[in-house]
Amino acid sequence: MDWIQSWKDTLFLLLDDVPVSLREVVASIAIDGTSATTIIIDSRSEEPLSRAFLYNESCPDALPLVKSIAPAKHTVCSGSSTLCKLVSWWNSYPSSKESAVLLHQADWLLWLLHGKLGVSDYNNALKVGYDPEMDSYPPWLLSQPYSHLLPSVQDPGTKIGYMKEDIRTQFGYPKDCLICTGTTDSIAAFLAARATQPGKAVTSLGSTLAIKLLSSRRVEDARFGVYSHRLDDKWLVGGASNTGGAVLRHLFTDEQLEKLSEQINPFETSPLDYYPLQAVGERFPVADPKMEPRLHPRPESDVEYLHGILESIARIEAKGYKLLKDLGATPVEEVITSGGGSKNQKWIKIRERVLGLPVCKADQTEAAYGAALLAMKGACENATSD
Ligand SMILES: Nc1ncnc2c1ncn2[C@@H]1O[C@H](COP(=O)(O)OP(=O)(O)O)[C@@H](O)[C@H]1O
Ligand SMILES: O=C(CO)[C@H](O)[C@H](O)COP(=O)(O)O
Repeated sequence: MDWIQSWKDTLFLLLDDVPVSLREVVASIAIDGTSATTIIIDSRSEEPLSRAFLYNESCPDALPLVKSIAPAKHTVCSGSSTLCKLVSWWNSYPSSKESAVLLHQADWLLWLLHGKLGVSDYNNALKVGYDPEMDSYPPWLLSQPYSHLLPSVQDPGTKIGYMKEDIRTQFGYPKDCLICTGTTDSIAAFLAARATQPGKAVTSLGSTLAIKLLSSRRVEDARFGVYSHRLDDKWLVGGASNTGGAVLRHLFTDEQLEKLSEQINPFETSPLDYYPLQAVGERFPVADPKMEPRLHPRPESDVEYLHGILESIARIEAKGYKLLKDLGATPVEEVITSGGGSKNQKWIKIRERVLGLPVCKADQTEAAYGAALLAMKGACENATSD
């Protein structure tokens, strides 16, 4: 699969999908992308120097070296971190690396629109080692031979520039359409849910399960895949598990999920104990690249099977929130849910029972809504600075 080409094609399909009458009033654009999805391109040819490294891919070959330069338990000390991907590429790429630039998925897509190479935001840059508290790359990273690949970093929702002329004239976007820095997908989902108080958490039930808790305290422990993103003057503590909707989609269609869920009694505990993964490897609440999926025994009844899977995913979520508490984050008061799994009311009831917390569906469940809020921030700041 040529991921890079497919993301580019999708971006241009989306630009073309906006009704013509609305395009001329688009003030700004920001994009969220999967965190730690990494692309390395050549700044001269503007072509990728390798295939894309996907968010959940592990580069264990780079881990010993990364662990030897980074502080203990730092978020880069996980095989799937952006820094491990960079080091793995650096050590295996045979040709000149002088003009190489590292971009995250969202940075790369935004670059196609604004054309200024090497710009990121402090959320996407966290897993390559950017320190959002100091607002800089740390000295232990800057002293590495590959540090020239690191992108410059802005706050999420900051104006980078205007849409490139050829693109805006091709699609009919206005001359002053701003392109702003974005964020990661699960932070965008958090922003979309509009949770603003410490103690509020958002679980994104998309292809994967990502949890984010607004906390006054920063917590980080790579042994369990726990890290803190900066959100203005607070912290978004959490992690992302490889369990989630991708496993469900492999077994059931969305229609089947809806029909089967209707028959589940969410107040009854399922005796089935699974660890639903699509492939070998887990990131959080246990960082174990060798963890095997567990989806057996499969009962005859699909309703019972789905009940067991949904409840097992809820147990992983509960373990995740308990871990954040044990590591010292602000205690969770309420869990808001976004992503494709958030529409499942039976699952919400199961999760309330397993988590022992109030759980509700976000009013806006699409991460893209959070990216649009960042674009609006960039446009407002630009208007006041003019
Ligand atoms: N009724 C449902 N109950 C549980 N999960 C569902 C339901 N309908 C869809 N899903 C899951 O939602 C996921 C898609 O959610 P989405 O947020 O679009 O994912 P992504 O992370 O890929 O953007 C699918 O993997 C699908 O299995
Ligand atoms: O698995 C994911 C990709 O869909 C998660 O959304 C992602 O890894 C979460 O990362 P972050 O906390 O940095 O946003």
